[in-house]
Amino acid sequence: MKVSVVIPAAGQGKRMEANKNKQFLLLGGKPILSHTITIFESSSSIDEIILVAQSEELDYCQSEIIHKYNFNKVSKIIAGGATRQESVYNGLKAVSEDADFILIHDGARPLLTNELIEHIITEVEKYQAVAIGVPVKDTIKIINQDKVVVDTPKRDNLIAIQTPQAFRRNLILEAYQRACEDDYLGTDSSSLVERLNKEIRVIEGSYENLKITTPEDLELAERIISRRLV
Ligand SMILES: Nc1ccn([C@@H]2O[C@H](COP(=O)(O)OP(=O)(O)OP(=O)(O)O)[C@@H](O)[C@H]2O)c(=O)n1
Ligand SMILES: C[C@](O)(CO)[C@H](O)COP(=O)(O)O
Repeated sequence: MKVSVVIPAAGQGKRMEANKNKQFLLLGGKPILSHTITIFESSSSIDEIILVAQSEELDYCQSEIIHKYNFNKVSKIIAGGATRQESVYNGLKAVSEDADFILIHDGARPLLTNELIEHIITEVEKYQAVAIGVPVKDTIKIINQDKVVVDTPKRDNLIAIQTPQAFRRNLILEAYQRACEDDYLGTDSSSLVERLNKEIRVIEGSYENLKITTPEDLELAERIISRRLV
């Protein structure tokens, strides 16, 4: 069984308001993206890593991330697109044809654990499409354009979805191709598979598996990393 991972890292990190792509900011003294890749590089269940980066950052990624940290499983660095969805699709098209399963994981989530990788791979072998998520802690409201509440969904049914998300190779390629044909833009990969009327299994993620989006996330990630290092 062959498992590949696509890591989209071609965003701009606007919400981080840093003077560079947030994935190159340091966390525990190393670039955020290097932490993310290390998790998959060290996993005996992952055969191939496809990294997706902005076209003008391909060389930087090659020298300052892949070469510097000696990542051997990164087989390709592919140019991303204007949206996360486009970037992921570019990465998916570069995955080896003999891959059975593909994981998709945000470059901006450097705190994933090996246990979660093992768990999601075991589940995707059984169920074709799996996402990880955590129960939401706040009450979620749906508002209209005037910022007036129109509904309060029952919290028991709400999950905050994270990455990685894992899929059988042909299924996820079909989902991205169909979304592209239909001009559908989703905020995660599993929503594209839902459109094919396929079930997505959700397994328990971790509140520590943060997506580093704003400066407070980076501060929290620093605390988690330093605790893990002791
Ligand atoms: N065109 C894009 C946009 C996002 N991503 C990646 O998708 C992941 C999740 O996106 P997000 O955290 O929103 O990153 P950014 O788009 O960079 O953030 P922002 O919206 O603040 O600019 C990140 O690893 C990001 O690099 C990508 O590969 N290509
Ligand atoms: C895929 C994702 O991380 C799941 O929570 C999230 O939807 C990405 O959203 P973003 O706006 O691209 O950060």
